[in-house]
Amino acid sequence: MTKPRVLISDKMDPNAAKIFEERGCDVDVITGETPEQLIARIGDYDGLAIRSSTKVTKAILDAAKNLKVIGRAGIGVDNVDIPAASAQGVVVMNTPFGNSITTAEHAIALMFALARQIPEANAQTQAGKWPKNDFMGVEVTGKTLGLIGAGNIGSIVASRALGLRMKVVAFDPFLSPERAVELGIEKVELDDLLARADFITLHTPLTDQTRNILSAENIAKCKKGVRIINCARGGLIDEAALKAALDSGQVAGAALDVFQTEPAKESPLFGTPNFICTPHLGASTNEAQVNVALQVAEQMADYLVNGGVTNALNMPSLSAEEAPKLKPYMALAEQLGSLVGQLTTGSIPRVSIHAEGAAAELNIKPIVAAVLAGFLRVQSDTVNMVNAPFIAKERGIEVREVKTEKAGDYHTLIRVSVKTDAGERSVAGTLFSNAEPRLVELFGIKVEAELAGHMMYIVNEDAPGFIGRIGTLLGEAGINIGTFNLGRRAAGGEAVLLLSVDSPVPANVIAAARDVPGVKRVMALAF
Ligand SMILES: NC(=O)c1ccc[n+]([C@@H]2O[C@H](COP(=O)([O-])OP(=O)(O)OC[C@H]3O[C@@H](n4cnc5c(N)ncnc54)[C@H](O)[C@@H]3O)[C@@H](O)[C@H]2O)c1
Ligand SMILES: O=C(O)[C@H](O)COP(=O)(O)O
Repeated sequence: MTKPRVLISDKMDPNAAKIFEERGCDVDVITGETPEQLIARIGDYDGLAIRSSTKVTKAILDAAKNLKVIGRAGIGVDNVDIPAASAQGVVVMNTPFGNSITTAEHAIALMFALARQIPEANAQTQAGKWPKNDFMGVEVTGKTLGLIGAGNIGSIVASRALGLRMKVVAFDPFLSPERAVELGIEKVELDDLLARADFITLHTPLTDQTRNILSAENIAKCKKGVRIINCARGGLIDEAALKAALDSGQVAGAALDVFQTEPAKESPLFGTPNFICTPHLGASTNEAQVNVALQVAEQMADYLVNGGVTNALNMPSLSAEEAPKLKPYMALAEQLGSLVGQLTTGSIPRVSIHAEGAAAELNIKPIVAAVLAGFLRVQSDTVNMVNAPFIAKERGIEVREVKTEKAGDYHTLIRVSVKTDAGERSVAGTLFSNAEPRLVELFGIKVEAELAGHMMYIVNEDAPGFIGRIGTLLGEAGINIGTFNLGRRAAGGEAVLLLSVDSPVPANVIAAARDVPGVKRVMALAF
């Protein structure tokens, strides 16, 4: 049997290559290539091991005719086109915990560097200036640290900050009150955090909800003299607004490990007093790099040699016999979970998954995991079908499974219900021709819709002329409608509209749709 071939295309600890060889793979380490060089080479490989430098675009995937798995030695997979990989049947794996401690330590290091202006004091001392009177710092003891994002890394930062006798407040809509108590931190709303924090540190993925979470407007709401640290993702802070706030003194100091555009070889922030930065070094310790290199090589080799799946972001863990039957259910379950996740906010204490009719005869565990992965992925890009049930448990989400063998209106049905502050909300879907997922009920309203690509969700009062107005609005914005699905409680009552569109709906179009008479709620959805 020919051995699987793996390409390591980013700088990685040598243990990765060693593990691949020990586990029966041939491995090449070729780093720093251009996209064109990678496109020319990738067709020869079954596995691609990367960090954040290699951008795995659709063009690279199109050329990757033999590729079966991409392994990210690290956490963020925003450099991989996951929908394109999934469409091609390429499994994408990451190592969600291997560099968390190291990154949390980097955030704490940057906090101290800011508090005592260590980089500038070092530079001036070594330049022979002995500037003893120019660097008055601040203590961190007794100060308030505002965490935006309290997941794996945020929680570790919190524990270290508490050890430093700081008070920690956290904004994370998906943090359960119980988990906050367990961490010894106070869960707060974003405005409260901005008003109270002496230091703010960011630890969320970059999503539509977190992009520019520190915007000009939000920076203006901060305590004057706040110090800001970002070791998560560039794009969470509006860099132009940060520059202006550093210049005005609204922000006393900022430390960035990550930038909107990387590599960041130039930036208006460079040279600004009280601004310090590192070149995306959050994960760069010997310990973290050994962890992620060993883990990624073990996971990828296991998949290539034995078919085992661990920490995959786009695939459930399944046995070879169950897989074909369960596959369409997994897709349906993930879509329903994602829909509920996108349409509900706040902490969710309970998610119930109900399998009815033919679905009740199947192994419900992978279906439940797929629902949870879809639901939680809205909050974090490190969630997959393997770790979703554990993350749900850690977040204090009770997961209920119910089976009803007798079929109702549909021969097979999956229903996902979540308990929210506003009560129980549920969506349901079936499989057409035993293979094609369809949403058939949305918060008590009967619909019939495919959940795919970019969509727009509108709740409105059922009234003549409404659909025409929405169609005109999208048409004038140059947005092409693919499918149009309607449902209503009763004539003249509450109605829902689910549109699939050929391109993402920009925020200004969403805002304009909210102003259409009769509209109660509008959201852009993505599947
Ligand atoms: N600088 C580096 O080298 C480096 C290293 C590792 C990870 N990272 C990045 O750090 C980030 C955090 O990683 P992690 O492992 O802690 O991820 P995680 O998934 O464990 O935690 C992310 C947290 O963000 C929260 N969140 C999601 N949406 C939010 C929102 N709108 N507002 C507030 N909170 C929200 C989630 O509920 C979750 O608790 C990721 O972006 C990751 O890519 C950077
Ligand atoms: O998401 C991650 O794991 C970090 O951003 C680390 O990225 P790196 O592997 O390129 O250092």
